[in-house]
Amino acid sequence: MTELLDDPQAAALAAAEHVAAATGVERHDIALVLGSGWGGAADLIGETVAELPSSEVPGFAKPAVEGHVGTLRSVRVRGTGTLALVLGARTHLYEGRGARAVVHGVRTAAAAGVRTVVLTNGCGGLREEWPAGTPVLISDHINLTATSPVEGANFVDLTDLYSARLRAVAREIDPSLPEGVYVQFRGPHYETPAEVRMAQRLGGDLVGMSTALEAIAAREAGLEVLGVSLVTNLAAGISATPLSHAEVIEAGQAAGPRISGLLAAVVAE
Ligand SMILES: Nc1nc2[nH]c(I)nc2c(=O)[nH]1
Repeated sequence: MTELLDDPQAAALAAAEHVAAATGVERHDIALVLGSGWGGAADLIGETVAELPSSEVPGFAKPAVEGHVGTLRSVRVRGTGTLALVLGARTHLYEGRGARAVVHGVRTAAAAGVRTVVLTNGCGGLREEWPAGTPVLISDHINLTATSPVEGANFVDLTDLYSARLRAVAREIDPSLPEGVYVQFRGPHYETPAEVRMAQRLGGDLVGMSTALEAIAAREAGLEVLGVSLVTNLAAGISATPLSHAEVIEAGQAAGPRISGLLAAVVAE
């Protein structure tokens, strides 16, 4: 059986056409990929024009967990005429559907006309001075997945992948924002303390299981990229007293207004 994603560009076009028809929005200006802890942002950035279950959109996965229906939202950004496509359904590499599925959302957004994508995630922190709840601008990434969404002899340049211009815009909004290097592991298991020490020695500041491959696909599509992580826990071995799950959840929720306000301001720029 031919899988829609056997032709990634055709799949992105089909998905974008479905989104345009279902939302009534012919062309979107910016895309937001919401990672864990960022869910409330879509409500804060403006008025939802339309919302559709991602499982209805060509190429998007059926909900991985029963009841966790991912959605795509078209949002008119408060104070501007900007139309944001908010992707609330992310496929992770550890789901085994391959890199094409992981970056389908970004490719759909590019086919829908966006010029900018904001990639957000929840991640592990490698610095004691960045406790759970700290938002961090991604300055660069280290891709430890041993894979790429780019196929064929397409030698995509990745210098300034995480736009210095957009990071400056974010820092105007919140000057206290730190910056860091994000290391993508395949997952779904967390790192061992030895792997965390390796990531530190490699120059990493954050560890996660998303974002890097999406950023590469966004650059391949010619989009400008801003990446923002929310430290949700200190990575294995960093803190002698690991946070309880309840503390991690609480810290992530406490950061909600700050990070959602940041996103709202960035997309309104
Ligand atoms: N790889 C990795 N991904 C994560 N996502 C979250 I939330 N916390 C972590 C973490 O500690 N390591």
